[in-house]
Amino acid sequence: NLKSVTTKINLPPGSFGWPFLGETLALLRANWEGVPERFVRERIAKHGSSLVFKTSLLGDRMAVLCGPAGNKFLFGNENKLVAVWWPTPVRKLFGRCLITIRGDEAKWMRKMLLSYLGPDAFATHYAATMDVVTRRHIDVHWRGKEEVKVFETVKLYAFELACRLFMSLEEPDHIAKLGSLFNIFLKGVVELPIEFPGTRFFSAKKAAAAIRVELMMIIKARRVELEEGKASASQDLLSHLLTSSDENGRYLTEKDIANNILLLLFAGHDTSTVSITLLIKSLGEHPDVYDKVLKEQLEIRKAKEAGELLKWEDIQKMRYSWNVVCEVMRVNPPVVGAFREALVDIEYGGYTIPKGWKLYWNAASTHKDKANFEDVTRFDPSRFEGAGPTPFTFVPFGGGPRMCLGKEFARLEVLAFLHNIVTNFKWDLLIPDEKLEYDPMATPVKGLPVRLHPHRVD
Ligand code: HEM
Repeated sequence: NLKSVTTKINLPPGSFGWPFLGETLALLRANWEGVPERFVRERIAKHGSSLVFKTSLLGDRMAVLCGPAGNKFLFGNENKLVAVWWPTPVRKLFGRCLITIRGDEAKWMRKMLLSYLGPDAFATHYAATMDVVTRRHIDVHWRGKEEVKVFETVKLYAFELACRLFMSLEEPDHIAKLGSLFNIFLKGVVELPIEFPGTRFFSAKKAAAAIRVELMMIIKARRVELEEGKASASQDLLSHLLTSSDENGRYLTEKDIANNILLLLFAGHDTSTVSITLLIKSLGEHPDVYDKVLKEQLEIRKAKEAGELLKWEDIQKMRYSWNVVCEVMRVNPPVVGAFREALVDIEYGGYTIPKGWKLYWNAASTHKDKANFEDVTRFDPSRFEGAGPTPFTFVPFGGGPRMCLGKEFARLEVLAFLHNIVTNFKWDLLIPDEKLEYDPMATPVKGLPVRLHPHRVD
């Protein structure tokens, strides 16, 4: 007499799709075709729940929480019901750093990093450095050129800028060497973690090891320079982390610093490359918006001495320009979404999400839902005026305790670039309506070639 006890769990509606692959291909296909919101939208329509559905992605059972309510729930329950989670290749490649640890230790590490990158610290000190690097980049890579491929050029800029602000690297060969290792590394982050010679993941792991060796050498040399008074404690992120402790006198270890710099270089350079590239695309498509941005930037420029660098106060004045950037990120969020793990059985929307399941929130579907934005397909920066969108409908940087750590860095970087590019050039898009694909981030398929028309404004 076998007694079987079956407890019926009321799982969210939805389908696990194929064995192992689950519905991964449907998600990837929507991204490749440039409509990342389609995956969520189709399943909401099919399963009849606009709050949550189940699926299986990347080999894991997953609940997708939809819309502002889902975003609010996930952002508000970090370390209580859910915790940040990244797919296996990410965890394997990064080692111990902010995104692979949780709880109090993660809170501590985030605080240490925010003492450099946080809104109070960063913008007030580093606007001028951003401006210097941006001007140099434009002089070398844009001025005197008739045509530029925006994506690859801006990618150089974002990497150079991060290398300068994190580690004071300036030497082009050194940056290029690190950059080429980094490109191999990036290709393995969104792959299956198969450790076999020849796979992208295998090469990425080797590249990560080589980058770590390089970073450790830079860190050790810097420690000596600091001791000998040849480097300053505030010159960049690296000096800051080596010389700052918490209130109990605890410092990040050298290995922690190396892993977190690797993370920041990763998290911070493709995201801003994509944002700037799409901004240039949108301004090319909307000359009226370009004119208004130029007007705002010229007012800022004219209030300054010739050659004077941007300051924090100037960045604060770029109100309309920032609304334009926000609208660009609304229409094409650079990060489509991110994951969490259920720490306990979760009751949500009348369903149970079992402990251990992964959860997914998705910016693209929230940003493109007509329930959240009036005239949702229209490019309209004015929707960010006044009180702006309702809470949790506009989430390009996520939210809650895991909100993007580099938001301030990104804001400054994009605006410093915008200031310098519009005050020097107008441009035409050489491929009108160039298609975007998400792999995993929005990229124009031909790299956004533009024709430049320089203008003098001072
Ligand atoms: C426009 C550019 C950017 C966008 C749209 C963006 C977006 C995001 C999003 C959506 C998340 C949250 C993921 C989650 O919910 O788990 C995130 C996390 C993060 N971002 Fe950004 N990001 C940008 C630029 C940057 C930059 C420039 C840096 C570094 C300087 C950076 C560093 C990070 C880090 C370290 C995290 C992880 C935070 C944590 O787990 O505590 N990001 N970013």
